[in-house]
Amino acid sequence: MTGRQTEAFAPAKINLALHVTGQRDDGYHLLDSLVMFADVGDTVRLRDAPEVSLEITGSRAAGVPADRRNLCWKAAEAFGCPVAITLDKHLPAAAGIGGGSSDAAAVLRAMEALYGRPSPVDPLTLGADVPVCMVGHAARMSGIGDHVLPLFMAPLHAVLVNPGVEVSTPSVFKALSCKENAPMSEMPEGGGPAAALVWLSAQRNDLQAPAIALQPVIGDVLTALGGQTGARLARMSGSGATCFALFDDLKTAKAAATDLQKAHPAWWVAACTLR
Ligand SMILES: C[C@](O)(CO)[C@H](O)COP(=O)(O)OP(=O)(O)OC[C@H]1O[C@@H](n2ccc(N)nc2=O)[C@H](O)[C@@H]1O
Ligand SMILES: Nc1ncnc2c1ncn2[C@@H]1O[C@H](COP(=O)(O)OP(=O)(O)OP(=O)(O)O)[C@@H](O)[C@H]1O
Repeated sequence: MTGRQTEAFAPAKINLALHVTGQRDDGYHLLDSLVMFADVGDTVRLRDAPEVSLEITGSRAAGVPADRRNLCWKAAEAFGCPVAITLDKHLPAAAGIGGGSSDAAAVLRAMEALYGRPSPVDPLTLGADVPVCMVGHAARMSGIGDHVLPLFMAPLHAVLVNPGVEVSTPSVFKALSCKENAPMSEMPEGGGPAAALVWLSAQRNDLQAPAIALQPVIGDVLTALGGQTGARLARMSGSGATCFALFDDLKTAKAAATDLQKAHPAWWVAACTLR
């Protein structure tokens, strides 16, 4: 053991729009999604060790598997070097914000830094959200998650809310009645946040209705978010249950987050900036 160590941030992944455009023969769905990343997330710390190990700390550690089932562990094994991992978990799990996927991408990035060589891992083998999480900033994701086009986008301010119900991604895809929907419309070039908001309002998350059918509390979250002063758009991320609302500035987002947390002490609420 040489004692080398490093850490990486694993930001929450937010699907600002998520269109399901088809289904492959193997059951995987074709997607067209605008993804951005928040400045709230988990942190992974890695150090050289004789074998892979994982310790989970943090406010959301409870219930997250600390063994081979964890995507951090899978990422380290796939990279092929033994490391001791500490995952400082702050994002709710099974929440549509890519917790495990972003953690896995952070482990791969940290291992690249630790060993000074590019990751040999095809991120898609760890999950459909891992390729976009390797980019870690605004991107358009298509295919089943394997095509990722990095974008330059102005930062957006948001409040994230999770009502504390876990949602299984396969069950939401299964509950989706129409699998062939229109892709996103052409994105504006330039125009900043104002143009992005107008465009986003005309897009959708096709998984939102089936997720609400499975967990009606998601509808309550969207109503609460949409009713906040200054909320420009409220929508669900990924397969849920986390929803977001967009605001013109961080101050207004923070005020909304304070209000929501007071009204719903059991909900996970975070004001953030998306990039
Ligand atoms: C819903 C999204 O979060 C949107 O970003 C992702 O598409 C899901 O990404 P993920 O959780 O990393 O997904 P995976 O762990 O690869 O797959 C979980 C399950 O979701 C379904 N799945 C996932 C991705 C995809 N393009 N089509 C699917 O049908 C499949 O049933 C799969 O067995
Ligand atoms: N590092 C991890 N953090 C959280 N959950 C993990 C992790 N590794 C494996 N898991 C398992 O994966 C399941 C899904 O959790 P995750 O937070 O990745 O949510 P998700 O909703 O599938 O994310 P996505 O937005 O990619 O669909 C959890 O229930 C948990 O058992």
